This record gives sequence, structure tokens and C-alpha cells, in this order.
Amino acid sequence: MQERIRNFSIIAHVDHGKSTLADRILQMTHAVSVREMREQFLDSLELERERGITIKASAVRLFYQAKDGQTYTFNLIDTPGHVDFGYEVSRALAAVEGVLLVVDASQGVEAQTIANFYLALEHEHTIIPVVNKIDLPSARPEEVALEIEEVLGLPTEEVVFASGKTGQGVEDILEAIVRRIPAPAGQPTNPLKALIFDSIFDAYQGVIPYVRVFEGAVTRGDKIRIWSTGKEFEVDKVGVFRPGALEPVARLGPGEVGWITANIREIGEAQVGDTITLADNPTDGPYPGFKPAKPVVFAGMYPVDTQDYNRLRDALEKLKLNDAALSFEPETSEALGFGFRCGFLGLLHAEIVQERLEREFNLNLISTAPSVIYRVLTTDGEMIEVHNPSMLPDPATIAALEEPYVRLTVYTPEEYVGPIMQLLQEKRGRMDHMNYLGTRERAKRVELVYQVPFGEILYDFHDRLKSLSRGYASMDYEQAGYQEGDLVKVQILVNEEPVDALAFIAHRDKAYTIGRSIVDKLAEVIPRQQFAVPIQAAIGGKIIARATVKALRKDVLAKCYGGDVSRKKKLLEKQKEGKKRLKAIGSVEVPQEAFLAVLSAGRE
Ligand SMILES: Nc1nc2c(ncn2[C@@H]2O[C@H](COP(=O)(O)OP(=O)(O)OP(=O)(O)O)[C@@H](O)[C@H]2O)c(=O)[nH]1
Repeated sequence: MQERIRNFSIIAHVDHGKSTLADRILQMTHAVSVREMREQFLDSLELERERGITIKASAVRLFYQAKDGQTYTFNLIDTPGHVDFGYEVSRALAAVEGVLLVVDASQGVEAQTIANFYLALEHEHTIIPVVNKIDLPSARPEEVALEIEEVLGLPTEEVVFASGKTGQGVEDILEAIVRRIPAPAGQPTNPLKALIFDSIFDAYQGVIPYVRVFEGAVTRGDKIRIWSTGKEFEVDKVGVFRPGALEPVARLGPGEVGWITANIREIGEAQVGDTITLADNPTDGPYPGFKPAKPVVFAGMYPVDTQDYNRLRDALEKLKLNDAALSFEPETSEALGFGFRCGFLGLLHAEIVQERLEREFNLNLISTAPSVIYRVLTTDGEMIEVHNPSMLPDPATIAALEEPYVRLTVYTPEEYVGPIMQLLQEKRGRMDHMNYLGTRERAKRVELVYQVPFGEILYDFHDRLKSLSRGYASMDYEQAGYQEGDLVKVQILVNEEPVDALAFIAHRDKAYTIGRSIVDKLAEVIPRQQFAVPIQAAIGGKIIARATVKALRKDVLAKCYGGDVSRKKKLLEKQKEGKKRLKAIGSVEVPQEAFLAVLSAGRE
């Protein structure tokens, strides 16, 4: 019954207790026993692998017997917690009518609390503020409730106090969901309009879009159409999410949350944010705001053992089945051989992919330093996107070089504003604005909004922000277009040969410091050879920094017992030739640390 459906999400800053509270809600709605809970609802990755399918717990249907005597259907939709996945969060939020905004009773409001709050507000959702972890000795629930009122404008009377750990107050949350979050609207007789808020791949059933039906209904045998591609499929099954299982049902009607199988073979065919309608009776327009997944960070991935190339390709293909945002194409590097240029949503996404490749597919990989996408305006008036610094065209043909920017929001207690502004300046940030939030002493927080080159915050910005502010400041960002920059390509020469995989693009003012620090690091991590190995950083033909890996000198003269000069000479000649050959082959072993050096050098 539509009027007894409640669709909601839980949003929170990292570690404020979202998962624990979700567990508790599952338990209190008798969905699962406490013991089953962990394995079933959360952390399903292990299980996924064993079964070869994904049962990503991004949604679950629960039944709650409310104090009014009625049984309500709850659809709890999970949102991914990291800035890399901001778009997925916004689609998950599009699928619900209300949110629980969870705030830690000892930490108070933080950056993601605010960012998530605004997202929910954009969707005009009912927001139920929950002050969580009230069992903590350091909890200051009343103060945090006031802070929520002052910073977010949610009245203290609306705050529900709870502890996901002890279960205290959780029933109040469930009642608040019933009373405050509206039942979904939508007419069963209208043409189907369903939003894809997540999507998984199953080896047997193909792509399974997770949908929220806004209008109309969908059932077995219907011919559906994917809005953005126009592709049509016949529905095999529809169903809902039960803890740990996809449970088939006869039909999904308006307001319902569920899944569809229709023999869709590629994840790109049913992307998050797209709309599903009926081929014969299409809706008048899609759910707004569809953005195809687009990688913004690129890195080369190469097998350490060249024989693993095909295995790496197969593994990437497997991962891609479930990950529309992952892209890859073959790439060759003079230094590293055959590999792939892979595209990611951010550094965390890149790390997850590399870790899965190594752990699940048993591959030993070298990855190059991640890079953003640069834009080159050539002297011919052409615009080229450069995903790999070594592919930057000849500077003589470059009219302008542009780098991507993000709109970065940092949220911090007032006392750390100084050092944070200094850090942002170092990262070439430009302030948009600065707001003081809250008026009371403890609630005095500052919101800093900056335009910053994306490449500058990629590596260690978050860590430095945290350490500057003793963990109190937090951040969020969104892509904000391209701007021209005074950028140069820095080449790294090992043994006088440029190593393509070590090249990077930097701002001219920083190129020298970064180059200096990289050559020093490389000289440390590259093992000694039979000969001295010069390491150089260069812009164009100009060497800007230099270091040397000293030779492991074999003492070839030791056996010559003095005397015979011509013999000595011969030996030295021979050794020189040896050196030459090694140079020519360029047989310097460059370890993975060398590539990490590029990432970290000159940036701390
Ligand atoms: N004392 C207390 N600790 C809690 C409570 N809820 C969660 N925690 C603890 O807080 C930490 C974070 O809890 P999670 O539920 O994993 O938080 P989360 O928001 O889901 O974290 P992410 O998924 O990383 O965003 C864990 O160590 C929990 O045990 C609570 O109500 N009381």
C-alpha cells in the first residue's frame, strides 16, 4: 500500500555511526538476527566474491509495526560515504522522500554533515536530525542539537536523540520516519518512470538496475526502454531487496524501490541516474540530472611480469562489468612495456581498483602517478585532452594549457582558519568566500569555499588538512571546469634516457622544487648498478635538477698485480663497453617506489 511506504536514506559525516544505526534499525524491524546482521547487510564484498555476484547492500526493504497499529514498508537506501562518489550519493537521495541526518553527539556538525544536508535540501526532502552516540561519556547532545539549529536551521525540537550502539532512542527514530516522512506520490496508471540509483552485474542475469519507481508500474514481460540510449529490453523479473537477498515480486508500483532483470549485458546500458520507461508507452521526460559516469583521474597500470598482460586485461574487464566509472585502454610505455591507461573517479577509486586487481586477481602491478586530464589548445586551434603527461604535445604547438579546477569547501573550527588558508594558498587556491556559521562559542565554525586546481588536492591535501586541524576540519569538492595555467611538463631522465612513465605536469613555479625532490627520492630508491646512474629532471632541454645513484664498482684492477699497463687498459676498455651496452639497453631497474616518489615529491 502506497500510503504506508516510507523511503529514506541515512546521511552522516564519516564515522558518525551510520552503519551501526542501520544495523540497529534492521534488527529492530526484525529483518535479521543480530548475529546474521553484520554478514548479511554490510561488508558484503567477501560474500560477493565467493558467489561471484554482487549483492551490494545499497537498499533494503523492512517492515515496521508502528505505534498506530499499522505495518509500514520501509525502503532504506544506502549512500556511499566518500567524496569520490558524490554523484552516486545524489542519485540515491533522489530515490527517497526523507533522510536521517546523523550527527555524532561528541563531534558535532562536520563538513559532510553540511554537504549532505544541502544535498537533501536540494531534493526538498524531509530531514530528521538525529544526535547519535548519546551513550558516549564525551557526548554533549544538547549542545550538538543547538549547533544543528544554528548551523543548519533545523529546530532543536525536531532532533531525535539516540544511540545506534545501545538501541536507545532508535524506536523514536522509527516513529519519526512514519510520522514525518511523506508517503511517496505517483500514479499506477501513468506511464512508467523509474530512476536507476544503482546498478550491479550478475554473471547469470546480466546487469541488474536498482530502481525507484516514480510513476506507473513494471512487471515481467514488459518491454522497457533506457532513456539515454533508447535501447529496449524485455523484463525477465522484478523484485525487492530483502536483507541479503533479491526477492522476486509480481510487480513494482509507484513509490516502490526494487530491481529489474532484463538480460542487459553491459553496465553502461543501465547507468546510475538514467531513467527506465516502457517502450510502448513512454513517459514524457526522464528523471532530471542524468550524468554519465566520467573518470577524472588517470593512471597507467602495468603488470610487473609482462606475461600477465592478458590476465590484467581480463581482470579489468571483469571489474568494469560492475563499475561504469572505470575506464581503461591499452597503453605502451617505453619504460614499463604493455599496460593500460585507467580512468577513475578519484584517488580512492584508483586505490580500490588496484587493490582488487592485486588481491582478487592475484596480479602484481606497477601503477604510475595518477594525473588529472589536461586540456591543450594547439596553435592550430584544436582542443586536445591529455590523460597522460608523457603525451603532452611539443610546447611549440601549444597555444594554451588548461587544468581542471574544483570548488572545494572546507569546514573548520575558527582556530584553524589561518593554517588552512596558508595550505590552500600553497595549493594555488583562490578564495570564493568565507562564512562564519553559528554564534555560540563552541559552535563557532568557518566555511571556506575555494577554487583549487584539482591536481593540487589529489595527493595529500586531505591528510594535511586533517593534521593541521587535529582532525577537526573536513572537506568536500565538486568539479568546476577548466582554467588556463602556467604549466610545464617535467621529464625525468634515468641514465640520460627520458622515462615516459615518470613524466609529470606541474605549475612552473613549483616544477623546480618538485623536480629536485623527485630526483633525490629516485636516487634513494633505485638500486645501485655496476655503473653510476645519473637521475635528472628536465623541462624541455633544460636540466633543472640532478642526482646520482653511485656505482657498485667492481674492482677490475685488483687481479692485475700492478705492472702491466696495457693489460690494465684493456680491462678498463672492456668495462667501459659493458657500461655502454647497459646504457644503451637502459637496464636500470626502476622499482614501484619510484612512481610513488613522483606522487609525493615536493608536495609535503
Ligand atoms: N559509543 C557509541 N559508538 C558508536 C555508536 N554508533 C557507532 N559507534 C562507533 O563509531 C564508529 C563508527 O561507526 P560506523 O557505524 O561504522 O560509522 P559510519 O558512519 O557508518 O562510518 P563510515 O561507514 O566509515 O562512514 C564505530 O567504531 C562504532 O562502533 C553509538 O551509538 N555509540
